[in-house]
Amino acid sequence: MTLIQPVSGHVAEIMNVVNHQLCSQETSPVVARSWTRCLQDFKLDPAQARIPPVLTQSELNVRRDRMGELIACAKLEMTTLYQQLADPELAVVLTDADGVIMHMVSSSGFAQDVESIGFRVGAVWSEREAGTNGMGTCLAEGEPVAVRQNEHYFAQYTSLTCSAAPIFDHRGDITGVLDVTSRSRLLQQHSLVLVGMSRQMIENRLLDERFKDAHPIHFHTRPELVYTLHEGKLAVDQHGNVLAANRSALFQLGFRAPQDLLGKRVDDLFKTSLDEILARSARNSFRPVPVYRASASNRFFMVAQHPHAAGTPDTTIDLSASHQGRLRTVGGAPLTSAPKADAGTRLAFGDAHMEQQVQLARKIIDKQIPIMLHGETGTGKEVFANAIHRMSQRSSGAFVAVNCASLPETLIESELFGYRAGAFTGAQREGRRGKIIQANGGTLFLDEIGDMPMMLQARLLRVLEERQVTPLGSETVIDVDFQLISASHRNLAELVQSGQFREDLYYRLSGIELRLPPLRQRTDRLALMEHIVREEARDQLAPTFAPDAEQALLRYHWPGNIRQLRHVLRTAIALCDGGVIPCRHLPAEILNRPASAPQQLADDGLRVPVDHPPAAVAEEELPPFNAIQMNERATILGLLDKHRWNVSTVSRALGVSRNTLYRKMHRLHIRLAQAEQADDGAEG
Ligand SMILES: Nc1ncnc2c1ncn2[C@@H]1O[C@H](COP(=O)(O)OP(=O)(O)OP(=O)(O)O)[C@@H](O)[C@H]1O
Repeated sequence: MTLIQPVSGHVAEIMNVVNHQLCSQETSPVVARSWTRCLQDFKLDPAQARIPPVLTQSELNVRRDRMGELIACAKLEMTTLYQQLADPELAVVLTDADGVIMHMVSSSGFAQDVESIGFRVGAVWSEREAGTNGMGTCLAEGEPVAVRQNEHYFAQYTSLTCSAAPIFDHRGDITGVLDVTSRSRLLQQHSLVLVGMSRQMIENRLLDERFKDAHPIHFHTRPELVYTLHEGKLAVDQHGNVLAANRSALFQLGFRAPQDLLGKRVDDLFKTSLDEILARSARNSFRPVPVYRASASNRFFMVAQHPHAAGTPDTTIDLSASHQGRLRTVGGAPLTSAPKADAGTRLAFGDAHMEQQVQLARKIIDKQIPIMLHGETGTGKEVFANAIHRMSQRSSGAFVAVNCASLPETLIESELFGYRAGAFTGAQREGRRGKIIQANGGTLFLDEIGDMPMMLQARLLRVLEERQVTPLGSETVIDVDFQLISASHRNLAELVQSGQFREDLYYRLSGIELRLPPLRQRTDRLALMEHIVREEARDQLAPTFAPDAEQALLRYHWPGNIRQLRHVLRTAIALCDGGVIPCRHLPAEILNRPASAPQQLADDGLRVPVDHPPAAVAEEELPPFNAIQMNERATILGLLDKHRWNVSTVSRALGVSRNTLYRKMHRLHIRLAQAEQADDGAEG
């Protein structure tokens, strides 16, 4: 029997483990296998300091071109991950399948620090070149790994801790590695979980990108998990053959490898066909519908959509009423429109001006052009912005809306730009990331931009020009990439004239200006009303209008626009017992109006004159008021409008004190500030 003398020190420990299988309790099997490969297969001398080779710029460019799709899909996730980890002493890294670092997100301090040990873009971090390390060992093992300090093979890396996960393509081949390398030993468990989630996002994005011409199918056994990171995802051709699947899909359907699932037909897998799921999904406004597994009784919740690729005639979203949501026949197969936008989002119903705005929006989507929406309150600016987002290529990113008017000046800054990373923990930290960073990869909607304080206008301009944001109190610069849509019901050109709005920002924001007409000027009012009645009636049979009620609704001038219309209709539907909405369920003001307000369009057909005091209602969606409250609200709004927002006159008309009226308005979410302005003006 040979007596093995254990020796101490990092090199000795490796020798003990590899040559004598003397593993200490702390040495994981993954690390032991890696050390064995390094010593025995790659003949690396652990005592010999070694810096990984770095590719030349042209070699790197060739690889970057090859990996363009993966890098594009990964970049946003990497920035988000970096934000979540909130530690300046770490780097988020993407390598290719050979362990070459392709992209890295870190503070400049940390990047400089680790460059001296060969940790930089272009360096080869395979096990063969760099010994045991997160990226290389992850590639060798084909699984997520954590490599803590002393587990590194070479002593010069033992100050680092890595958490790495392989990124698989739809064939199940490793296409790269996502890694977090830090100085903190403690971070690794937390970061390994986050790395795993981020790589799943990247894999899903990659699948979407590669199969954008295919029908995406989203499913899960739990309906609330459809459209989340955990959903199963299939890409299916027009005949219903599976072209690709994510890992969750494989797992949920009980397949081990992609090859076992690819080529199978939807109707082999489920008790339904692709066409049937498409039609049911569209009917259900693209909310998940139940579907059963063909061979078993497992139930899934599923949504199937038409391909996301823009520009193909049978896949583009038509947000005008003439096509939306109806069945069309293209090449003999029945197809539904509106694959990405919620079928409930219909912006135009035949009004020429509104149709024109929708067409313009469609033309410039995904062209990196900032969009400025004009329109009175309640004309649907946010709904419009959201629809643009959902039909854009950024639809898988977030739609982040910020109302600059409803935030105190001091809060806008932190709300938009966020606080220094690391200053907060857990959910709080998430909440302070700043809306701009949250919108990364998606759309930022800045409502009431005219109310943005001057000081912040300068900061916003810088973000838009540099496409970078620096959270408050931080020196870390974060790349951001989002579609900007802003909106205002104030005349920005006038604000520029009076020096309240920066001219350069104004031009920066208004790549294209779209004007949403007030409801009273829309020629498609009836179709819009019927649409809202259908939406409000939900699953019940939608009532129709009695002829005199319809006339009254069409005559009214709607100072609160579509928002006011929706509330009036919601109340009327709640009050009506049968299938018809009679006049008596409409607010008095609507019935009393003798004729519609004057209408005027400027020569270009785009300008929308405001012929009434602005903003009749609060900006946020109203709480669920009961029918009596809604009626009370509509009555007060009507009177306010009739008396040009003179609160004193309205309080006299109602026989209550001004204070009582103010309290009621507050309770019913009728915005005080605007009422007061108008009131003060009227009373001198
Ligand atoms: N196309 C539409 N179809 C159905 N309802 C709509 C549509 N557009 C707007 N609405 C209704 O009107 C409400 C107000 O819309 P939105 O908030 O987009 O208006 P806005 O112009 O942004 O208002 P504000 O200027 O006050 O912020 C929505 O919550 C929705 O109920």
